[in-house]
Amino acid sequence: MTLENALASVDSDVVGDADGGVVVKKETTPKAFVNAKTIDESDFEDVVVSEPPLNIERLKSVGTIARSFEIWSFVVAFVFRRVFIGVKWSYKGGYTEEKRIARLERLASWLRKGLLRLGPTFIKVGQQFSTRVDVLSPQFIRELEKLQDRVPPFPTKLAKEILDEELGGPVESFFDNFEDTPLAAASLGQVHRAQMKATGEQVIIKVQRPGLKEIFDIDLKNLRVIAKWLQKVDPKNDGAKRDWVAIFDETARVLYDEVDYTNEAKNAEEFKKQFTGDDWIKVPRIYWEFTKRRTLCMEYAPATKINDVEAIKAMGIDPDRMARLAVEAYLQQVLRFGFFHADPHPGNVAVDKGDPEGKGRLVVYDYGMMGRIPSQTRDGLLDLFYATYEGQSDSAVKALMKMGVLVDTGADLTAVKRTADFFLTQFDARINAQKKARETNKEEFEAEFKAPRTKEEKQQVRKRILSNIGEDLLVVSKDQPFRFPAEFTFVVRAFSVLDGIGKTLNKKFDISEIAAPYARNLLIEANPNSLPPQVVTAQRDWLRRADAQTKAIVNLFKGPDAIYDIADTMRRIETGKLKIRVRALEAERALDRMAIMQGVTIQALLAACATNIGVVLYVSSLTLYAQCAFGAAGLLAFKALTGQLKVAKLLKKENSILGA
Ligand SMILES: Nc1ncnc2c1ncn2[C@@H]1O[C@H](COP(=O)(O)OP(=O)(O)OP(=O)(O)O)[C@@H](O)[C@H]1O
Repeated sequence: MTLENALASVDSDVVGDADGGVVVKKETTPKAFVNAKTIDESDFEDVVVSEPPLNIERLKSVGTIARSFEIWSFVVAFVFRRVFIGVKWSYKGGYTEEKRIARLERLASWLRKGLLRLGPTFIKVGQQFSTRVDVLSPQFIRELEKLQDRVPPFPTKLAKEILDEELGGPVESFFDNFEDTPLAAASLGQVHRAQMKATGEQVIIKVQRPGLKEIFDIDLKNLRVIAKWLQKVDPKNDGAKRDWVAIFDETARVLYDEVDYTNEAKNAEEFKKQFTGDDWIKVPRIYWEFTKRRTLCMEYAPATKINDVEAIKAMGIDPDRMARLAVEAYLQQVLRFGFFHADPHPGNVAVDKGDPEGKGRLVVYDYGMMGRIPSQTRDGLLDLFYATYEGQSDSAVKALMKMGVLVDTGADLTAVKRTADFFLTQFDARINAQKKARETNKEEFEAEFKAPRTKEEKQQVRKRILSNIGEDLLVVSKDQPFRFPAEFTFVVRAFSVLDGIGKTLNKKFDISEIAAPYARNLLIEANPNSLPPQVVTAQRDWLRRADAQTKAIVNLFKGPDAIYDIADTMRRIETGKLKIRVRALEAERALDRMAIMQGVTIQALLAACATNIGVVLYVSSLTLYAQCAFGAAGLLAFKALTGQLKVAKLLKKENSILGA
């Protein structure tokens, strides 16, 4: 396969199966799988699928080198296309922002199709990256979120062979009625239904695709090299924001965890334990005697997918209640236990009537990908919820530090606090507007703070933000005190998925309405000495209503304290214990630009010298040395040019922010 062929095949909608056996069909959203039925061809009608997904047989036939070539040619093509997006002259009829976004969207869709074609490792990596809002732009996130890995099953004969090997005997000696047609098939494995011989209980058996670990080994070796390379070349990599090697390590860890089903079984049991006594959530039981590295045996728990509103209503279950339960279950996982399902998409959350009252309960599947939040981070998250609720920017900043989101890099925290203050005020105003809109049924309040949709609305919002805190944003973006812990990416994604599920079940569903009181209750539970929120709220409302007279009285009592504070500050200045640092932001930025320009000047000078030397060597017939000198001159000139562009970019950014 030539490089051109390799690249061309990745880009097309329909690809022949000449050497890879890849068939890509027209894409739309896959149909929801309902547990009661088994999968058939029609389930894949509209889905982009890679058929057969890469298995060890195919890998053996393609060979490790060819596989590495396949991966690298895809990566090079991607990088090339990505770089071209920023090249303005490459746009037919002139560059516009719309055209750039459209090109970005096309590239994102191309990337998703390519990942599907490259098989399980890349599908899973893509799925993980779909949560990395800190790394990828929204266009890529949206495309990668669509990475459903509903792919055709592999032959049941192979599944049975794997089971025989893992269980140490033929399947028939352990199970009756082993169903040849799987209930579901995904990129890592497929699910069969059977009956346990010993007890007659119905179970599901998940069998891993053959050769998965071997494929991971080869693919991840390549991905590690790619990560190291990205670490060097990514211009935005500042060692904290995009640590590609750390991202790779985390991705590889999750993948290897998933490839051992005993981990999934352990996760399921831990998850079940944290909901002990709750009859509104069901976690299927694990049968350890049939659970090994490549097989997982679980109690069969049929249920209806949570996004199938009609079926849920037909069962006599209130869909709104189920949406609330789903959010509540998630909040408990994140805020109380710190151990949560990292992939709560509608395929993994279902509903049945197995609860004592028959009002409906949640059934959760697939414990392959779980997240953990350390208790310190969890406390910080609770504090943040509370600070947001109370509109206190100081506490919000402290909470962010506790969570490890705000790192002490010696950065100017005043700018961070002012930024937090601005957003909290906006948030408060928005919540109030929404509340009024709900109470009065008037759209006008909502219109005032509704999420911007059109380009003009977005520009207006941008202008409002920049005119208020433009300078602070510049400081924050320069100091870069924020870090986005990997575990949060899953939490953010999960909440957005849950919000989507909720809105499918009830159009007026509002996740924040459920989350706020719940988080408050958890806070009191975690910190029993804190005041009950009703008291705090009443106190706050009282203060807000307090008239001038009351305030004057309060100030009278506060007065002596304030005078003491001023005197203390004066004393510390006099004794030299207090230093005042003044930041001249304009000057700081100018210095930054000058530092770059100095580099540019030196590089340009060296480039000129190298060119001179090259010319002298050339006329002296020392061609090889001359070529080296010209090469060095070219390189230096290129560096000088990029430095110059960087300065221009910096200036443009400042002007766009400060001029707003
Ligand atoms: N205990 C169970 N009882 C009934 N059906 C189940 C059970 N476990 C899984 N299923 C069905 O099989 C489907 C796939 O299961 P699961 O998500 O665990 O597989 P997977 O291979 O890990 O998928 P993915 O790669 O998408 O995570 C579920 O959506 C559900 O319909």
